[in-house]
Amino acid sequence: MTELMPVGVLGARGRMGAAAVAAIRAAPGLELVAALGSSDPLDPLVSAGARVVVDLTVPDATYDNVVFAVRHGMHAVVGTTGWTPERLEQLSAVLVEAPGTGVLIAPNFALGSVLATAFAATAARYFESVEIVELHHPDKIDAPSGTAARTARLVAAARSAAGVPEAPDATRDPLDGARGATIDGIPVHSVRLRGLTAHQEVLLGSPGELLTLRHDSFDHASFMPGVLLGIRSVAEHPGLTVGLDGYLDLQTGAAS
Ligand SMILES: NC(=O)C1=CN([C@@H]2O[C@H](COP(=O)(O)OP(=O)(O)OC[C@H]3O[C@@H](n4cnc5c(N)ncnc54)[C@H](OP(=O)(O)O)[C@@H]3O)[C@@H](O)[C@H]2O)C=CC1
Ligand SMILES: O=C(O)C1=N[C@H](C(=O)O)C[C@H](O)C1
Repeated sequence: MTELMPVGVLGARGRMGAAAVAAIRAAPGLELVAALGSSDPLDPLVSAGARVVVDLTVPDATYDNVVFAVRHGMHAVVGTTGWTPERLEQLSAVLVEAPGTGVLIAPNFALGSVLATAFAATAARYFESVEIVELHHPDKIDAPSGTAARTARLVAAARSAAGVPEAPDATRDPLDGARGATIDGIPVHSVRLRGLTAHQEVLLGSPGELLTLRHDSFDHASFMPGVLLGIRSVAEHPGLTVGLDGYLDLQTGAAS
């Protein structure tokens, strides 16, 4: 008989956590052994023998949760936002002490979003201007979204590597916030609106043309195939992987 993969979920009563719990319960080969909330200690992950921990909590808690998992020999699949470059560096140092353990930090588990971000990074060098608009439900506590932050960083890195000059902007003395937040020089605008789930547009402009790369998640179901792929693949990817694209061959669409 094939052994089931024991999985624990943190943030199990949240929007993403509840969807992940249901998806794991329904997934062949996986067994949900712990489903914990904000007031629970983390020890049940260890006593239940979780091999993979899925973190879907809040930016303030996720680092400590992941370090707990890594120090107890568990792999981690993380959808929670708030991972700054400094935090990622700290986590990499922790992982050096745990060779063989894998952590996936996935700002977005939806395949369409992963592709849209990759397309944006490819297109970024060819346009004079790039701005990002992310739109979410109003219960989201962080802004800008983790997806927008990662998209901005990848777009900025691609433009810098290609020697693209700064985008033109003649604005003088804007009202605070009018031009959005700036991540690595890329303006990011956040909309919070009842009725929305998770949406992003990358606007790329050059004289006489506009390329819009838009992705919409209408339902948390959009994230579940990526969560399950992460759980099934994380043990084969020791160390830190940022972005689900690290587990995908985007040329052929195959999982690596
Ligand atoms: N990567 C992706 O594809 C996606 C990522 N996200 C991200 O996932 C995270 C969760 O989103 P969402 O489910 O909408 O949020 P919710 O607010 O619905 O859920 C968050 C959960 O985190 C738990 N929590 C709160 N504080 C703590 C704490 N200090 N320690 C441990 N757990 C805590 C809460 O548990 P309790 O209910 O027990 O108090 C709550 O259920 C966010 O960062 C969001 O941006 C969201 C969607 C997709
Ligand atoms: O909070 C959400 O809902 C989402 N959070 C992630 C993010 O901040 O990028 C992923 C997705 O946008 C939904």
